[in-house]
Amino acid sequence: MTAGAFVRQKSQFRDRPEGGPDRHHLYVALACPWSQRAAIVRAVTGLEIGISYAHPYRDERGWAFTGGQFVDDINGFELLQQAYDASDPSFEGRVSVPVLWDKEAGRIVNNESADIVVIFDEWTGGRFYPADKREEIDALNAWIYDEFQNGVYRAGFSRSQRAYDEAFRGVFSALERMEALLADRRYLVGDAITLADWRLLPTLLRFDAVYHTHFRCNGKRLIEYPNLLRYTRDLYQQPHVAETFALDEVKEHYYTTHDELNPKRIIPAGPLDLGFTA
Ligand SMILES: N[C@@H](CCC(=O)N[C@@H](CS)C(=O)NCC(=O)O)C(=O)O
Repeated sequence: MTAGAFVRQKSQFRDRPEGGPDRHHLYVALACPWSQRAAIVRAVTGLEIGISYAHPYRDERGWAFTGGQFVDDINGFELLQQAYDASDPSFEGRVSVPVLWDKEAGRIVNNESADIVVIFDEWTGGRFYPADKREEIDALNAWIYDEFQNGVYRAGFSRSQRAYDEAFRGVFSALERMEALLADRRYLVGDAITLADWRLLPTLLRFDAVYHTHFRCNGKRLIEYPNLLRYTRDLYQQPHVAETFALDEVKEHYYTTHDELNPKRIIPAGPLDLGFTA
């Protein structure tokens, strides 16, 4: 691995749920792209599962429920750390969102968005992850995550020029590849939306407002890719998707939480128009 490269910790809870959605609860922070994946699939499938939202600002104590719209009605936790402690008192990793919580067992079932979206899809009939398309969806997920979705983080958190340069190249080669793919198909796998699209969308929605600037992914903006912009707009305008995109929270989170990248915590005012509603 390149010196100075950012490495995301592995998700530590990867269980299958026991029982159905009514036994479970979802913890997210809408600022977080991996959380938004779960929030989108919950919204578009109409899944009936409770949800609690953490505040977008995260300090060294981790994600917090600070009051108002950011409360945990289920357990009354003030910090998401409490959910991790209740599940595994020896847990020493970073407290991440999203979290699928088992209310009956009083523990975290799963904290990996890639698993949670599949679970949600299964609970609602399996429309977005059909058996005959799984291989294609999984193959897309793999390079889109590595080069693009995690790539923007590797660019942003790299600690050497070389690590940054490598990540930057990956991000923009993935964007070119997606742009080409979308020249003759409406969605990644064809005419129907799949989990590959819902998993990707949160990164596209954040690209011009955050990753381009904050993470130095400034080769091009999303609005300069006609097919990707058309695609992002199409997905964004599907029923209930826009409700899961809290742009102010997204900007507040990134620009105020990462002091090493933005020590004065000034939140950029633009872009004035992201182009999602045209
Ligand atoms: N593999 C996880 C990654 C989740 C993740 O990294 N979430 C970030 C927020 S965007 C987080 O909670 N980070 C906590 C921290 O770094 O302290 C998933 O996709 O669910």
